[in-house]
Amino acid sequence: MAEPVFEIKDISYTYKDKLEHTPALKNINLKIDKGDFVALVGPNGSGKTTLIKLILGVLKPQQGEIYINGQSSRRYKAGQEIGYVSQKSNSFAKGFPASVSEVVMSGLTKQKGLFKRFTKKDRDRLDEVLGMLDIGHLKDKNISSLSGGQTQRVFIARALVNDPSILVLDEPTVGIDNRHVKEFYEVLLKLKERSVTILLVTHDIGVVVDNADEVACLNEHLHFHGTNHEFKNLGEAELSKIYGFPLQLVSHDHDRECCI
Ligand SMILES: Nc1ncnc2c1ncn2[C@@H]1O[C@H](COP(=O)(O)OP(=O)(O)OP(=O)(O)O)[C@@H](O)[C@H]1O
Repeated sequence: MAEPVFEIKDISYTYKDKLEHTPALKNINLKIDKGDFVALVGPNGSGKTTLIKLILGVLKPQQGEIYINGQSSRRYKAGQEIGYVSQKSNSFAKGFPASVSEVVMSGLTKQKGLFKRFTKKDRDRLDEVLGMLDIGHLKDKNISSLSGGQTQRVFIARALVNDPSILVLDEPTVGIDNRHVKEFYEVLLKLKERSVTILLVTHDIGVVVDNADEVACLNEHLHFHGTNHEFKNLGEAELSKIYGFPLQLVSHDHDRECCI
């Protein structure tokens, strides 16, 4: 039987300051089960990051509830079970005085506490995730000396190091070259085989269709949630309505890819 990991119930959120109110999400309902690989897509400013922040407890729902493994996000402490890669990992790393190993191992502190020594098992796990992301050769380099794509892979390794059962990824492959993007999706598919639940925010619709099981399309409202096959079969008119501007579908290798 399906085990719900995320239950998003009637969530609305508006950013409010003295001068203006910016509605970001309206009446969102979405359920993600254990082991699902769900891609969250939508145009810029459509509320994807806001939804991720609500799920992670960074923002509190103004209306509705989010349950994570049955517990309200208002009280949920993410702990080690959620690995998270933010959109801004790259900018955080600029000038940060730490080695690649130190940054990746910092992903273990939630599990071990700040002052515990790392064990051989931890160091073996470090080598394993560095290998998975093809950055073993960068282990002792300073994070600030890496390229944008290399830095992003370091933060993905950090999210994976404590073997999370849930992965939340906000545009993790921005700045990564095609070969490493392909390898990254291979890593995700291996994690999915181990029943890791994956929620991925991306603009890369072609890659999503090939890799995710389900696609959720957001533009303030949840306009669509279905399998990747159902998503592929959406017509141009429907996709253009979701995105708010014309989308053209182009054929590639007998399959359809979405090109904006
Ligand atoms: N801190 C904030 N204060 C005020 N408005 C905000 C804030 N963060 C986001 N917004 C607004 O909320 C809406 C949704 O933004 P959000 O970042 O969730 O979109 P997104 O789908 O993740 O966009 P992108 O694809 O560009 O990353 C936008 O209109 C944005 O301008």
